[in-house]
Amino acid sequence: MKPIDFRSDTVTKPTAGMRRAIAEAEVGDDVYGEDPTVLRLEARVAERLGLEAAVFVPSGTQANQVAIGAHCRAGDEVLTEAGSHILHYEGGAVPALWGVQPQPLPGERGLLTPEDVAAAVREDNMHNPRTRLLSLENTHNRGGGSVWPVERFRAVVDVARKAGLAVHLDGARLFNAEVAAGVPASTWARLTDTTSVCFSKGLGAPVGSALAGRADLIKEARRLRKRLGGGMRQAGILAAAALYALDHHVERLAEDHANARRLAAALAEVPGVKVDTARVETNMVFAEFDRPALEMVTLLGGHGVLTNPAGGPRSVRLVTHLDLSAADIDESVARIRRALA
Ligand SMILES: Cc1ncc(COP(=O)(O)O)c(CN[C@H](C(=O)O)[C@H](C)O)c1O
Repeated sequence: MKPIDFRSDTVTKPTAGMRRAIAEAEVGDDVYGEDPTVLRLEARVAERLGLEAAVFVPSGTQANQVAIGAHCRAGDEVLTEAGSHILHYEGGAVPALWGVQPQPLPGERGLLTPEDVAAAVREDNMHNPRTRLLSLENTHNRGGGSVWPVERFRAVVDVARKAGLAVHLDGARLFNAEVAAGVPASTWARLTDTTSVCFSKGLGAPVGSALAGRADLIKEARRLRKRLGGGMRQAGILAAAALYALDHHVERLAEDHANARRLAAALAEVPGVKVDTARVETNMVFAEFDRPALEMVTLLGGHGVLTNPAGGPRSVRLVTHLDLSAADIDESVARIRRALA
């Protein structure tokens, strides 16, 4: 039985069209700034996000980390929502790489309030770490793929600016937010100092992310990328896939969102499964079971449905993506019914 893979939208494989773009890519040595396809992608991302410059990086983790390294010095503090990716899934990189203290803030589905941000900013006193950066995430992974309402995002950024903080946006799934909210990704990005985007998730590229932002910050981020061994050579073969994804795979994210709603509605009818269908905003479904999450992941895996724990004790995450069809959704629900029978 061919497994149906909901573990993440990172599992997608390049389409035939994307493979042709990869094969035909014009390349050069990107460390020397001579790869024309990488240069084209970086210019395209900066323009698409309404920011001055961009740098192509191997992963979303590296995009976040070189941003934090560019913004902060050792002893600084970065404010971030308590379920953020930079806290839970980047190998402790924030303190390990930069000597920066992450300060988790309480959020609701990953979203913060201006009041909570204002209350977390430290006074300038030598006993205190220096609060330097606010790091946001849109869509928010542990928040269930939630989308930041633009006005709330603006209000939170305004408070950070008034407190003299820099603002980074982890936009790994920013194009999902764009399609779900019906506003351009630049609506959020242009309010920030740096914004990352991933091509290797819902957009279906095999590798790669980009960090966009103020030119001075991107220059520093490029240096830090090199320090981390992220300087790439003929990376145009990867950048070509990312450009193809920007041209052909953004609008279709609406299909992934529709498939997530289809999955949530069907799962809500399965005895023993609880799903808050109203909270499915993009390509993620969080299903609650009456057994521990890891036990459920194993059980469902044995029935050909691959998932991941979502963070809560009984919560399992199912992510829809380019390589899953509506028929796969229906078949997966039938398999889950059998697994729970
Ligand atoms: C919001 C956000 N920011 C950054 C990243 C890191 O991207 P990569 O380093 O995996 O390219 C991810 C990947 N998320 C992955 C997933 O969701 O399956 C895992 C958890 O790392 C992410 O969800």
